[in-house]
Amino acid sequence: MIPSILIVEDDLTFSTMLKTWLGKKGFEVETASTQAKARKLLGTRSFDLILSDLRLPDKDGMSLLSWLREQQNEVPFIIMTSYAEIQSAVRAMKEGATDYISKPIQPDELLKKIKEAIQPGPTEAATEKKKNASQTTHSFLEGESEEARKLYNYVSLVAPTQMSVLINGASGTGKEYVAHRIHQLSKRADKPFIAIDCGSIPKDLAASEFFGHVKGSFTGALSDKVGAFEEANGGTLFLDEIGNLSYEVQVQLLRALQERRIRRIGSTKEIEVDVRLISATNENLKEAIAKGNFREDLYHRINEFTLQMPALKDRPEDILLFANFFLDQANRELDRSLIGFDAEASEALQKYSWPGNLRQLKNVVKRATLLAQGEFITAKDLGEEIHERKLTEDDRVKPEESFMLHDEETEKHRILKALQQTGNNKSKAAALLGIDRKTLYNKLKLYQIPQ
Ligand SMILES: Nc1ncnc2c1ncn2[C@@H]1O[C@H](COP(=O)(O)OP(=O)(O)OP(=O)(O)O)[C@@H](O)[C@H]1O
Repeated sequence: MIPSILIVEDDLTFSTMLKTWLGKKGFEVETASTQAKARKLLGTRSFDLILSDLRLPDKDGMSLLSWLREQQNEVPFIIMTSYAEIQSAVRAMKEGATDYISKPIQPDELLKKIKEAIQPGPTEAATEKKKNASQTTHSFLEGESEEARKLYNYVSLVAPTQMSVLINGASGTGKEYVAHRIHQLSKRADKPFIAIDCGSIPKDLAASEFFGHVKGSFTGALSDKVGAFEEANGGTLFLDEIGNLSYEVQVQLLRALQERRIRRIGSTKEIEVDVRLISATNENLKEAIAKGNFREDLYHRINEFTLQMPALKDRPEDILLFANFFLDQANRELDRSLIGFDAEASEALQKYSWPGNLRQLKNVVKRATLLAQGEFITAKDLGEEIHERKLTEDDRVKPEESFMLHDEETEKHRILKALQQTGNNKSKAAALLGIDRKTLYNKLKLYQIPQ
């Protein structure tokens, strides 16, 4: 029997898209744009599942749910919601919704949830599998700030191309996530995505990690090894912390990228590879080039397009969205059902400067989820560290790394501003910018600022 689904959604473009997609997946689908229409339809026939938006033009999805449950109708009910409304979704679960899914909808996740809702009572093995799957899937949130909008606009433009992308940003801003996103949105999505952390591989083993080796080619090469280039063939190779590669490996990497061929260490056989490269760094590679630590030719090869990751404090509108998103994840992982953050906790989250960015926020939320005694996370649950004062415009002296992470225009502007503020005193300007004098002089040269 073909399972039937009723979509209750007032965004007609979206519901038509969902209807078509679910139709292709083998479901029989009806749509209703208001709660009243849904009720009318439900009066004439039954469905195997209802997929309802939380917000509807007449009454919300919650009241449709209560109406059904009042009539002893236990049809599986999945609520669709945005992250801003996640607390209502959790409440809906308490009132008998089977599950909820956040917008933007990830098709695979939706399909999984529909299947689970329609076939209740999974075996233990299936539950275990589901747990593992949810741990490995990359659930993703873009954010709604202007910074996020700009970033993902660039991501969607560059993803379908073959361009190599350099992602610049401080630790924990989500560089690897964005790299993965680019891969997912590219034509290579069904091919491998191989990530290598160049910061953590020992210098001597880097070449073997990239290109592989044959048994016996050096002490310790106990068996043949396939390198990352071969593994990523047809797909995407992500090199994190690329600034950490030794000069020697940089040369080898450049050659492999130019020739699109590699040789395993100890082998004479050349292997053709088709790999798209995405790299990430939290260093200023231009400075590394100036110091002779990074090859300029490699820089241009890996940097056909640059993406600048915003620091979390520069996208304050996204803090609570991510906090709720991470709470949702932590609830699932820790098997808890906290509803959200109380007013004081929400304020503390927004005031904090988040030097460790999204990774730190995720950790703080997870810890708080574990510790919380009530239904809401309180400011106390968030821990001591986040109760510091938020940086203000007056905190002009920033640590070096935050200075380095801005794009060239911003960097140049800040240098000029610092010089102006200090009456062109280089030492004071350098201190104000959080860099040493020598670096400042290099930058003056780089940006051709008259001294
Ligand atoms: N857009 C996102 N949606 C959901 N979670 C995210 C997103 N971006 C980052 N995260 C979370 O934040 C954590 C840190 O992200 P990621 O590892 O991509 O940062 P990074 O900038 O590569 O850090 P590092 O420079 O330290 O390697 C991830 O484990 C992930 O859980």
